[in-house]
Amino acid sequence: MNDVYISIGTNIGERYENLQRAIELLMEKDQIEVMRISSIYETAAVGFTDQADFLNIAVYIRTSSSSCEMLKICQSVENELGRVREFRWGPRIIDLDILLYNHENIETESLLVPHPRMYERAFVLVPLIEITPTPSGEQLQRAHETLQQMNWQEEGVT
Ligand SMILES: Nc1nc2nc(S)n(CCO)c2c(=O)[nH]1
Repeated sequence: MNDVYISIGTNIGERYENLQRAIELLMEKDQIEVMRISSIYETAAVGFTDQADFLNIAVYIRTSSSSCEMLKICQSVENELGRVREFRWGPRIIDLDILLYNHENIETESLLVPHPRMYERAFVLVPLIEITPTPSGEQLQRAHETLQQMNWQEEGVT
């Protein structure tokens, strides 16, 4: 079995329902067991800031799927919820990003794991740390430095 951490975000439509539906679709997969789900955090958009606030969570799953199969599953969930990719940093009904796959480093044309921007994004780190059993000292230090740089004020909605 593989330990996989996924970041899920949404800033279009019925955001809470989008998150719930995405988790339901993951749970429906025989090869996936959803182990932990973080609190829901409402955060201002980063990157392209002229868009609605996001709701973000992190999810820990155990799966027999390969990383490539997990990518396809995440894309199928996005398609099922009607994701339309208008432009790269734009608004989205749902977005699933694989953050971690075991302790592996994966670099293919379609998949980079650990997610290349995860340590720069408080909206990823805070939910992830909430559900990570025992983050290493280095992970905590890097996350702490990121949050300090961003003057992170938790606006989480639990
Ligand atoms: N707060 C926040 N800002 C974001 N900017 C982008 S792009 N995204 C989409 C994920 O890359 C987000 C997000 O999920 N949350």
